[in-house]
Amino acid sequence: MSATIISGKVVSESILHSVADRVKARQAAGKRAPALAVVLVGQDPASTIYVRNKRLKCEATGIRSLSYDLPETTTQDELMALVKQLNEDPSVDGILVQLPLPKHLDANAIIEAIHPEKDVDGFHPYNIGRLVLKMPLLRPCTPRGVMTLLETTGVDLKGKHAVVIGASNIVGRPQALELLLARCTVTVCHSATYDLPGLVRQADIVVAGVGRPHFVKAEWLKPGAIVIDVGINRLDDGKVVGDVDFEAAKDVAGWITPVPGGVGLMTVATLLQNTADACDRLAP
Ligand SMILES: Nc1nc(=O)c2c([nH]1)NC[C@@H]1CN(c3ccc(C(=O)N[C@@H](CCC(=O)O)C(=O)O)cc3)C=[N+]21
Ligand SMILES: [Mg+2]
Repeated sequence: MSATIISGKVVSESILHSVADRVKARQAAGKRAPALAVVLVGQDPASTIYVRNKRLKCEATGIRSLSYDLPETTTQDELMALVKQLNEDPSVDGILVQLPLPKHLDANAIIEAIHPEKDVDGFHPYNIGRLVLKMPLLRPCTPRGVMTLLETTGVDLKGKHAVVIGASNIVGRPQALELLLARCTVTVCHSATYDLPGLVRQADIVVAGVGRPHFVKAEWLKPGAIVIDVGINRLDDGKVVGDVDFEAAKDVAGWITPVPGGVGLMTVATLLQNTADACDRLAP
């Protein structure tokens, strides 16, 4: 048996189309287009590529993108001043500060300074708290994108055992909250977990976000499981692979996402969806 491949390309393009339609509908009603400020500090090569993708997808959907490319030497006060200026600018709906920030900057303080209604990454403690309390406002892009992918399988998530591997602030933790909101039974695993293979074997849904190539083995999977790979690992030969041993896992799983072409594309599409949502609230 071979798994159904869940295409992040197909699903993300349909999300981008619906965002573009929402932008057109706003404009047809005489309203302004949504605007997203994308802030990049320094020139980390991966961040530069991701930020360029975000700006290109803005253009493709009619969202106005405002680019702030700051030098590596930017101080905390300078970055805080920019965030404050964007918070107060009524023509800006979303603020994204690309992570990781250079080491001398305090990312948590920057995230907390972003107006929660403009926090299109969904990283602000206010937005995480809303998700905890079952009243989500802006939801973290990667976990929200994963839920959109899960919906496309047509599988009823209620009561399913979801095992999340990784407990980071941007993937594992909010992913567990999203799955709980969808009425899954959720197990969160991390580097101190005993018997990870034994836990993964019980999973109807596996979401892997650990950042280690081929970490999740085919032998760990329950036949027919839905396998979502959030990992993006660049190998020495330049090849990009996920956290799951895809080639072997695809013969055991019921559904599986590829890397590239899976969750990463959903992260960007969901960011624009969040920006359109923020705009509808801030400038109805
Ligand atoms: N404030 C902030 N928000 C983020 O959402 C954020 C961030 N910082 N820092 C870095 C991570 C990573 N991230 C990705 C975005 C797109 C792809 C993507 O487009 N991936 C493609 C290409 C993969 C490749 O070839 O590198 C794919 O999976 O097919 C991946 C990863 C957003 N992040
Ligand atoms: Mg991907």
